[in-house]
Amino acid sequence: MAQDQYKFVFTAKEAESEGVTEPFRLPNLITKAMSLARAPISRYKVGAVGRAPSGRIYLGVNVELPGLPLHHSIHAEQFLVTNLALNSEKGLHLLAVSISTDGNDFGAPCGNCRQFLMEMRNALDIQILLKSKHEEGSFRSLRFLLPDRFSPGSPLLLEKHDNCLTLSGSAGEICSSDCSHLKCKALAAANNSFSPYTNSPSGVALQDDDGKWYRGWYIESVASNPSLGPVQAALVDFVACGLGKGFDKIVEVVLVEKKNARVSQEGTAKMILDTIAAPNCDFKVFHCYEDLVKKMNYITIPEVENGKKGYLVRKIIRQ
Ligand SMILES: O=c1ccn([C@H]2C[C@H](O)[C@@H](CO)O2)c(=O)[nH]1
Ligand SMILES: [Zn+2]
Repeated sequence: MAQDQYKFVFTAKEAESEGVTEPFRLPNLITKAMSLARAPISRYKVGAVGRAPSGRIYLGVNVELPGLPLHHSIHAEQFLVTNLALNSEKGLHLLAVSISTDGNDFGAPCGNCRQFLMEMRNALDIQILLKSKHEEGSFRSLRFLLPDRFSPGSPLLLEKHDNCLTLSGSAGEICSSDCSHLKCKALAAANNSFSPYTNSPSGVALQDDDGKWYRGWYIESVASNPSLGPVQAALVDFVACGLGKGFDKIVEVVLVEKKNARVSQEGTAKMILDTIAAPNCDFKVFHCYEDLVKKMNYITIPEVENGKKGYLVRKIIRQ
């Protein structure tokens, strides 16, 4: 099928049929990944292939935004981690990142990406493939590749949580759970946002010219700059599920964030969309607030898994 060419998530079985039968075979998906990269500025396409604890294989690609400064780009590894988050994965075991244009060499992620990976539970145990042409290569842990690092706190990225946000004012009137409002999709995204350092969660929902929607949420890094904005996160969904569509097919966008947030995305989001989306793209911002009553329905339980401390957020069921 034509849409198989745009596949960013593979079940273990599907990956096997692509030749990814064991860790050293992750490179078998690299040319597929690299072909999906969008690098109109550097022309340097990067692919990343990763295996999650579920056994599924995820792809990541670099995405550069034409006309915008380089720091707005999405690195292939950031794309892959966001892809994990959008698919409710819990972590990452293995990673292979291309470092040559022929897809024969694999290396360590850049410093920013190594630090970004740190936000996940068990990040130090992620095994990263180092390999050049004609050799099998070897795996090195992130612990080895990032010896002196900033350590994140808790909760960690990919741990289930709910920011308990509700839309402010009349926008917050209750909708059915299967409503088609873009603002409700952006709110749901904001509720998944990972913003433990500034408590400024945000989410974005985009719609294309066929009425198909995509969403993503702001992901922070303890080291600040490796953080990924909510527009970029929604663009990951757009690239992963949009069957190769161009950003100029984005016709409607909603951002949800807190009013007077310590970190506001509005100005940056508008600037990015003014530059890359359809010329008449409709951009709306809805504010939200932390619903303390909703929050009281959750408790955070310290949890130990594989000897590592973490937190589990559970909903309290009241009779
Ligand atoms: O770890 C890295 C380093 C760079 N890039 C991308 C960013 C930019 O688009 C291009 C050139 O730096 O490569 C990645 O995807 N991952
Ligand atoms: Zn990087």
